[in-house]
Parts: sequence; C-alpha cells; structure tokens
Amino acid sequence: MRILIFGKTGQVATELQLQADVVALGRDSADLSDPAACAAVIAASDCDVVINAAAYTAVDRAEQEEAVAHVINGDAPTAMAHACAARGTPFIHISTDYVFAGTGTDPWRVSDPVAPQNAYGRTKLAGEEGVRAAGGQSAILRTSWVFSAHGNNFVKTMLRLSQTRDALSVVADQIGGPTPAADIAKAALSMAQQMLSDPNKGGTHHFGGTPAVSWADFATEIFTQANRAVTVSGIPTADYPTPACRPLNSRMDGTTLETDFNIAQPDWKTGLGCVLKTLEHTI
Ligand SMILES: NC(=O)C1=CN([C@@H]2O[C@H](COP(=O)(O)OP(=O)(O)OC[C@H]3O[C@@H](n4cnc5c(N)ncnc54)[C@H](OP(=O)(O)O)[C@@H]3O)[C@@H](O)[C@H]2O)C=CC1
Ligand SMILES: Cc1cn([C@H]2C[C@H](O)[C@@H](COP(=O)(O)OP(=O)(O)O[C@H]3O[C@@H](C)C(=O)[C@@H](O)[C@H]3O)O2)c(=O)[nH]c1=O
Ligand SMILES: [Mg+2]
Repeated sequence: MRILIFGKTGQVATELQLQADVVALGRDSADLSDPAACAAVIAASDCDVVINAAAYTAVDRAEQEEAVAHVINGDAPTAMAHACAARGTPFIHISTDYVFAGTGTDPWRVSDPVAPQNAYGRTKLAGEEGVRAAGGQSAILRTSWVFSAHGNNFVKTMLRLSQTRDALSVVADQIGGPTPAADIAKAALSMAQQMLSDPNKGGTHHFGGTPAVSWADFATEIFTQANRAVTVSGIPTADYPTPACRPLNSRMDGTTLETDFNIAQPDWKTGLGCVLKTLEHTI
C-alpha cells in the first residue's frame, strides 16, 4: 500500500512515519495555504491512499486568523478530497471534537448536530463538509486532546511547567478523551487498509481516549506517572480566560468505528506511559 501523507512534523504525521513506510509531505513540498497545489500533488502521485494529517491547530491564534485557518483546514482538505475522488483514491481526513457545541454530558455520536464554538472548530467543520461533498471514498476521523512525545501538546506543556512550579491551576469543568497520536496513526493505517480492500468503507467516525477526564484530572495523571511533585487545583473555565471558547463536553462515542472498522477506542493512560518513557526526562 503506497501511502501519501500531508504533514511531516506534526504529532500524527510523525507517528504515521514511525509506524509505516509512507511518503510524508512537509510544508516545503505541499503548502496547505495553496489548496490547488495540494490537489496537483495528489494528481501527480502514484499513491494508493491519502491521509491528511496537517492542519492549522493553534486554537487561540485562529480567532485572529480565521481566514488563513479556513484555507488550511477547510479549502485544502476539500481540494485533496476532490483530487482523490477524481482518481478513485481513498482519502482519510482527521477532524476534531471542537466541531461540537460542548453542551450536555453524553458522549457525542456521529449523528449528533455540530455547532462549533470557536474559529478553529468552524474551519475544521468546513473541511469535513467539503470532504463529504467531494463524493469519493473518504473517511473523517474526529479525535480529541491529542498528545505524543512530538510537537506541542498538553503533556509536554505540563512537564515544562513542572520544572518551575510546584502548584498549578487547571480547568476541571472541560471533560474529554486524551488521545495518543500513536493510536490515531494506528487507527488511520488500519482504516486505509480496510478502505482499499472494500470500496464501501468510509464515513465519519469518532476516536477519543478512554476514560473521559477533565484537563485537571489529565494533569494529575501526568504528574503521577512522571513522578513530579506538583499540586493540581481544579478551577472553572471562567477562571482561565482564553481568546477561544472551548467546549465543556468533549466526550466522544466511538461506536461506529468499532462496528464498521473493528477499531476500539484507545486507553490513554497506557499511551501516556509510552510517551513519558519516550521523553525520558528530556523535559
Ligand atoms: N492537536 C490536537 O489536540 C488535536 C488535533 N486534531 C486534528 O488532528 C490532526 C493532526 O493534528 P496534530 O498532529 O496534533 O497537529 P500538529 O499541530 O502537531 O501539527 C500540524 C501539522 O500541520 C502542518 N501544517 C500546518 N499548516 C500547514 C501548511 N500551511 N502547509 C503544510 N503543512 C501545514 C504542520 O507543519 P509545520 O510544522 O510546518 O507547521 C504540522 O506538521 C489535525 O487535523 C488536527 O486538526 C484533532 C483533535 C485534537
Ligand atoms: C497550560 C494550562 C492550560 N489550561 C487549560 C486551557 C484549556 O482549557 C486546556 C487545554 O489547553 P490546550 O491549550 O492544550 O488546549 P487546546 O489547544 O485547545 O487543545 C485542543 O487542540 C485542538 C487542536 C483540538 O482539536 C482539541 O481536541 C484540543 O486538543 O487546559 C489550564 O487550565 N491551566 C494551564 O496551566
Ligand atoms: Mg493546543
């Protein structure tokens, strides 16, 4: 299976390169702010499947740069999906829990209505809609709270803060599933294989780590496993003001991924252990 990946340095893109023999395109060879160029790369490629692991992921900065984020998260995946449809190539795109409003406490099902609360979520939703409308064989994998040993993420932020702080205030009323990037890569590769052998496979699915926790609970588990003496105080969202509004409920229901692809939701505490081992006191 010849796999073409958009993204090279990101968390999921890095894990894809560690797990499979892929061609990974960095910004230098495919800039998502030029959607037509991304489509042209696909048209000229001999790949069997395309995975888009690149995105504008700076949630707060997107509030100021929504137009730029819209091209990268909305127009580029749409152009990729059209290019894939034109040559009959399965396309896998990664999306986010932030397409949901965050109301209630039930895990979000694939069939639930979307209502993004911030610019990043709106641009990611535009990408989903473009990919679905392109009409080819495609899958959208919505995930949440991604962490890994690479790039920027909450685990690395907490470890960095623990070098200078022995107490931290962390939001305790936003609940979601931390998801290891390694498990997302593994799921995407399995989906790619299955989509290649069955043209009827695809659709929108959820993949979020279990059990769901608050960011404060997540921080506490990070410090426990990393053996760092940091006291975590849970605070309400109102006490941690940020430019972008974040959903309170990011729980994801992974039933359809299990049914259609036989892929179970990942256990994030195990994945956290692997990441901390890889980081080995580098932070
Ligand atoms: N991070 C998270 O918590 C979550 C992420 N997701 C989704 O998962 C997917 C993977 O995210 P993740 O691995 O965390 O991403 P990262 O933030 O780790 O990396 C983003 C990647 O996108 C690339 N990129 C950004 N802008 C462009 C551009 N204009 N042209 C080419 N490449 C670009 C970056 O390249 P460069 O290094 O050159 O900037 C980088 O490789 C994304 O679709 C994201 O929306 C979903 C839920 C949660
Ligand atoms: C550093 C810090 C953060 N927080 C809060 C802010 C926020 O609510 C939460 C997580 O902060 P982050 O900046 O890591 O969150 P954020 O970048 O919004 O994470 C999101 O990224 C995008 C790409 C997604 O798709 C989402 O699934 C989600 O993972 O923790 C604290 O309460 N205390 C702290 O000291
Ligand atoms: Mg972030």
